[in-house]
Amino acid sequence: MSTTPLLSVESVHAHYGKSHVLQGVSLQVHEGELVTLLGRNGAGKTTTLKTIAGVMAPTQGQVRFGGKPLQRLATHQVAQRGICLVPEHRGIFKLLTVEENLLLAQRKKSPWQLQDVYRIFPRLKERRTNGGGQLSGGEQQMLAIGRALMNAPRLLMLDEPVEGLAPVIVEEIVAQLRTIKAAGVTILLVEQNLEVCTQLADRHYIIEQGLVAHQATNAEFLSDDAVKDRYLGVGLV
Ligand SMILES: Nc1ncnc2c1ncn2[C@@H]1O[C@H](COP(=O)(O)OP(=O)(O)OP(=O)(O)O)[C@@H](O)[C@H]1O
Repeated sequence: MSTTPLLSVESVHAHYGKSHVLQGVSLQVHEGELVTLLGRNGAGKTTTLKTIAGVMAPTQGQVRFGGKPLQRLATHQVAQRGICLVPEHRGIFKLLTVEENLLLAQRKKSPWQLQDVYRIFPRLKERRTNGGGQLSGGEQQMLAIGRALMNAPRLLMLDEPVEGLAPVIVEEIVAQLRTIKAAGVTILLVEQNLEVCTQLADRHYIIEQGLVAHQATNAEFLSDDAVKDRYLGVGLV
């Protein structure tokens, strides 16, 4: 693991109007890691991802990527540096086919070509001529992740990728994320499904009221029921 983190969020504050939502979030993600942001509804997880992606500007603090500040970069410039956010609403083009959706996201120098994405997501290959709007929720999520890969991410950020999906599809997506991680993509994951998080993650940050309240390795987190009860209101996973 290199000493300079790939991503470093440093005392970041963010506001929606007068509402002070992030109150000094700090976290680091190293190359090759899968790190989760956990926390109750409204804690500030999505806002943290949006601030990293340049969708929202921090009102204080800064985000560094590969050691360089991202401040004042537009969303597309942040994406060009290799940060890809797959938002909760997935943002796929419903009137385009699966293949058109993927090709539209293709960066020339991406190590991820169509066939690589189809290898990880065979369902997308089967459905390649179907419109984005004809896909099931799980297939749409796979397409959203596949599109992000075509964009050559150094950091892939996923906002609740398995929310509302059937358990069998959740298992499929967990296996696919494991493959993507094994291919060397660094992942920052926001997810309420703790079983999914603990199957995949190296480390966890727990966000509470716009601040990191706790951080733990996956092994520490799994053995700490008090933390799960206190910050997440759940028992054993
Ligand atoms: N567009 C917005 N305008 C105003 N307030 C917002 C907006 N989006 C989020 N908020 C508020 O900011 C706070 C943090 O929201 P955020 O979406 O980051 O939380 P979260 O931890 O991702 O929770 P959830 O799982 O519910 O999405 C919440 O109080 C939320 O109501």
